[in-house]
Parts: sequence; structure tokens; C-alpha cells
Amino acid sequence: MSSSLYSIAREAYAAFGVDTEASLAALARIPISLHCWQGDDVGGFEGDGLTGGGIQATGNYPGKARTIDELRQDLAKALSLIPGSHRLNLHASYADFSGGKVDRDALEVAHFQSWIDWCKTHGLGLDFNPTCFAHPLANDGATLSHQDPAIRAFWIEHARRCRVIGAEMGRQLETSSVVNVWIPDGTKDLPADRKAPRERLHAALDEVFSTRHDHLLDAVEPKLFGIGSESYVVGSHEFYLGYAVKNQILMCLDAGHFHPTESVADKISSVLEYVPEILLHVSRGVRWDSDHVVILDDPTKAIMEEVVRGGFTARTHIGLDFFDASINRVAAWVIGTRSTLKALLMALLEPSAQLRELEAAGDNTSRLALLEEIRTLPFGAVWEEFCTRQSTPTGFSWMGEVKQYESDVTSARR
Ligand SMILES: C[C@H](O)[C@H](O)[C@@H](O)C(=O)CO
Ligand SMILES: [Mn+2]
Repeated sequence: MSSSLYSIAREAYAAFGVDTEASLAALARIPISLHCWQGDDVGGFEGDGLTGGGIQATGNYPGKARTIDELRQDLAKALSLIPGSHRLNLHASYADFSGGKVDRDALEVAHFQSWIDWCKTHGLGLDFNPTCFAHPLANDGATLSHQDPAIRAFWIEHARRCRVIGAEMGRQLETSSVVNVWIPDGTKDLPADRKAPRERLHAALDEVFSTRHDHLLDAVEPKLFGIGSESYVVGSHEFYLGYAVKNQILMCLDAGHFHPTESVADKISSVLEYVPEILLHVSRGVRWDSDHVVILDDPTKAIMEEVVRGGFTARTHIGLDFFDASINRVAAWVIGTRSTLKALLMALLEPSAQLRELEAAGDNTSRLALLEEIRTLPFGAVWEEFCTRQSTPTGFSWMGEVKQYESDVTSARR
């Protein structure tokens, strides 16, 4: 039964022409892809952890997952506290090596079958990523654009295999897998030659993407700068936007990968003019691409407003990309995913028809007034109703469950 608070909220939104029931139904249909790498600080199961390659997890909060079983247990806990039906986003470095370890250019579906089975059991779709970092052959700061053809070939083979694996994940789970290519390639200081690495990357990507697979959605992820690639990133925005448009694949927009004064929200309708679909990496950069846990902040709200206002929900794949090792990792997943969902729900509760009418009539005064007025509508009651209907904890009560889990499970990990 709906709460009396929700009934009041429903009336309040109805006064603005908003049907909260339709918004709740729409939210329930939007999956968020939870990134496995928040659970263990991007460590993976190859044994070497996060080394080299342009990303960095900071913090040493106790209790990180050390094995596949622990990571799955933590993910299941987080998912039980997040309303809705979601997906898992897996990196290749999280392969199941129980049958024997292989290098990345020899990975096969068999190394991910237990993940596919786990996702099936938990009703999750599965997305995938080649891992082109934290590997001796990535230590030069170059992978797919490496000047050594043998090293380039290694990474081409890895990415090619990841697409085969992703397609099989999509086939078995009956929901296409988004396979996103991000590479750390770039230089710390000013390069003498910006052109040659980009030519090599272009040719390498053409090899990676040369085979068509069903049940697979290819995505490429650009970046402004990274650790060790402060002066030059081979896979820049212009590079990948051109590549995605030319090949009609997905462009990944990571909220931390632009200059801090740029609006990622503003890019969505531009990019979707030219590519069929996009992948979002919802993140929170603090001064730089720091990958802080997503919160209900203005940039996140603006991104979701654009997705909803543009009618882009079916063409947008929403993934998370943060890794904070300084707080409870299960809580980090829950905070970031619930905040992303809240931003989406807020966008779905906008009186969009009224706002468009005012804009079309040139009444920009009323448009601004209305946008300000709806900020104080009783959003919280609609969110709580969503949590209740999805049988997940309302309010702050989920944190008690994380604390209990910490004391029962993760605190014993050393
Ligand atoms: C682990 C991810 O692939 C990585 O975070 C990438 O998506 C990225 O954003 C690198 O800055
Ligand atoms: Mn990213």
C-alpha cells in the first residue's frame, strides 16, 4: 500500500501535470551497470593489482574483496540495497582462473562462464571491458598505439577476444553486452609526434572491430588527460568521436574525462545526432578525473535531465565509473547507484510538456520560474515509494545493513 506521504506527493506533482506513476514505471525499466572494480580498488584477479596505466585508486579502508566469491558476495549485498533491475560491468582482469591462469591474449569465454552463470542467477545483464592497463606490456604508457608491432598485436588480440567474450555474454543472457574500449595511451610530457600514435591506434581499432558480432555493442572511451598522459592522450575526444561516427558505434562519455568547466550534459544531444547510442560513465571528478563516488550533484542531475528531455533513455547505456578505497566499498556502490537513480527519477518527474510550451512561446521568465519552483516539490516521498515497491530499504536504513555486513563479513578480511 502506498504511503500517505506518497499520496500527497502524487497530488503535488499532478498539479504540475506530472504523473508520478508513469515516472516510477519508467525508472524501473532503466538499468544501471554496476562496475565490478569499485569492490576491490581495480585490483582484479591476475594477482598483480592496479599498477601503471593512467588510473589510481586511493585509500586503504579495510575489507576489500580478495577473491571472486568475496566480490560476488559484496555485489549481491550492494544490489539488495539498490532498487530496480541492473547490470554488472566486468573488466577482463576479473577472469575466473580456477581452471588455470592465462595471459590476456589467450582469454576465452570459459574464463567468464562462471560470471555469466552468476549474472543469470541474479537476473543481471553483463557488460565487459578489455583491460589495457596494469600489465607489463602497458608499462610504456602505450597499448593499441604502441610503436612495437608485437606489443600492438598483443593488445589487438586481447581486445578482439574481449569482443567475442562480450558477444557470448550477450547471447547467453539475452541482452546485448556493451564492450567498452579504454586505453591509457599518451605521454607525460610534450610529444614530438602526435600523428603517428593516432594513425597506429586507428589501424589497430580497425583490426579489433573487423569482425561483426551479434549481441554486442561496441563503445570507445576518450579522455582529456590521465596520470602519465598529462600532455597528450592518443584517444582524445576528437579522435574517438570521429571513429565512433565513422563506424556507427557507441561513444562513451565519462563525466570525469573533460575539462572541469565543460558540461557533459550538453554533449549528449550533439553526440547522439551522429552515433546510434551512447555509453555514460557516471562519475564525479573533484578538480580532476578523481573518480569520486557519484552523488546527487548538479552535473549528474543535468546529465540525467538531458537523457530524459531528449527522449534518449533507449539509446543511452548508463554505467558507473568510480573507485574509492577510503570508505566502505559496498556503501560506495550503494551511494553512487542510488544517487544516479535519484537523478534519473528527478528528471523523469519534470513537467517537461509545460516547460517546452513555455519555451516555444518565448516565455523564458515563466520557464525559469517553473524550473525553480519544482526544485522544492516532495521528491523524497516519490523516491521512498520507489524503494518500497522494489522491496529495498527506504531512507538511511540501508546503511545499518552495510554496517551489519561489515561487522559480520568484511571486517574479518585482512
Ligand atoms: C576501469 C575503467 O575502465 C576506467 O576507469 C576507464 O573507464 C576510465 O575512465 C579511465 O579513466
Ligand atoms: Mn570511464
